[in-house]
Amino acid sequence: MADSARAQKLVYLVTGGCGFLGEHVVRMLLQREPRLCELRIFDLHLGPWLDELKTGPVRVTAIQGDVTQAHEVAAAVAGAHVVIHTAGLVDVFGKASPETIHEVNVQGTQNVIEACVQTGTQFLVYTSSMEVVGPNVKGHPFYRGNEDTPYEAVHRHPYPCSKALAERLVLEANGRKVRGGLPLVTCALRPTGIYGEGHQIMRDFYHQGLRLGGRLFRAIPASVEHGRVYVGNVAWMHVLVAREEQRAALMGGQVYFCYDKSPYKSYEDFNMEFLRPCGLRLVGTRPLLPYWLLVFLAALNALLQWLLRPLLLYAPLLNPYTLAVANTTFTVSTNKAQRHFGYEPLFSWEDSRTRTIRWVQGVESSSQ
Ligand SMILES: NC(=O)c1ccc[n+]([C@@H]2O[C@H](COP(=O)([O-])OP(=O)(O)OC[C@H]3O[C@@H](n4cnc5c(N)ncnc54)[C@H](O)[C@@H]3O)[C@@H](O)[C@H]2O)c1
Ligand SMILES: CC(C)CCC[C@@H](C)[C@H]1CC[C@H]2[C@@H]3[C@H](O)C=C4C[C@@H](O)CC[C@]4(C)[C@H]3CC[C@]12C
Repeated sequence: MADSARAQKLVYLVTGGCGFLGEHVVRMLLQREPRLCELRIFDLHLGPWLDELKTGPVRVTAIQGDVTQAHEVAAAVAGAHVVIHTAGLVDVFGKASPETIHEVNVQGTQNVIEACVQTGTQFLVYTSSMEVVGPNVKGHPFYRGNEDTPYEAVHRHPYPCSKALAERLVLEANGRKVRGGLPLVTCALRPTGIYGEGHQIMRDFYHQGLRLGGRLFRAIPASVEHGRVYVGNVAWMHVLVAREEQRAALMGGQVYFCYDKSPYKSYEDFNMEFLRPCGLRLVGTRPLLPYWLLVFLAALNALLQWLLRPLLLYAPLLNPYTLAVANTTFTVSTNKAQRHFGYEPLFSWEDSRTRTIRWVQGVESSSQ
């Protein structure tokens, strides 16, 4: 890199910067992007922790805004060199309507792209998802596959449909001329199931285990592998790809799975890596309920959700979609990010595990 480029002062915008992943991206940028001079954090809901960031050498600008509002997005993007677009509605439980999910995830992403084009921002990193690929509606396993592994990506659920559409928009926008005439460079990162400090579903499982007297009951066979990746490594991958796409054209229009050294395990066995040291145990070496009964309960939950909708929001963890995802092998094994932009996980598995356990233990003490 030329010295002039290294000295260049950059403005980054992180949409969804107050979410689970977004907060880690924000903190990672502040720690690991030496060329950063201003960090804009755009989110529907701003967190109180932002105040502590405002005392450092980098100018931190918190922007309360909605990605579905094109003018709010354009105002936030104007003058930024790089946009990391993590904002999204992550809902597989039926809390939001399919229309709202589409509006936030697809229209919101279109607004970000148009804002880059109109205001002259040249670099865009999009947080996609493994769900853009699968598991598909047929429940086909994806066993330690990579970005080029053939797989029939067919979805019906609004969340994966929206992520797939948004990812396509981002990739198709690569090469569009932005204001000033330079080409837009875009890429998409596809995390598998993210875990780590701030993971709401882990917190929910932990509390459920406490309510059940320190036990969780196995529902899914241990042989079903589910891909997981530590949030700090996902954040690091975002920071690195954003930095490196400014140097090389190779990443433009590319997709990358997010990966690290987290072990291949079933969803429940993986969670127990953190919950066991916090005093919970997983009962059963095999699922305690037959699969047909789980299918029935999931369908019953879906029916109850629909019936109760006029009165209250009933959104349990188990529904036909979450059951299918949890019960279908989907794991990745790839080194594409290493080959294209030199990514190596920043956190070892042991470190990721220790950090997550400490966080769960903190959840425990803060809720006592
Ligand atoms: N959590 C996972 O396991 C996982 C896995 C793969 C991909 N992803 C993707 O990563 C991204 C972040 O997910 P997360 O788990 O941190 O979710 P999250 O819900 O914790 O964070 C999303 C953030 O986006 C913000 N947001 C939502 N709607 C918005 C809007 N209309 N305008 C502005 N901001 C809005 C939310 O306030 C929130 O802070 C999402 O795009 C998601 O699809 C998550
Ligand atoms: C059958 C029950 C006992 C267990 C239910 C677990 C279920 C809630 C979990 C299992 C797998 C989880 C998803 C997976 O880790 C990956 C993603 C991708 C990401 O883009 C959004 C979150 C999501 C869908 C996880 C949601 C929770 C799931 C379905």
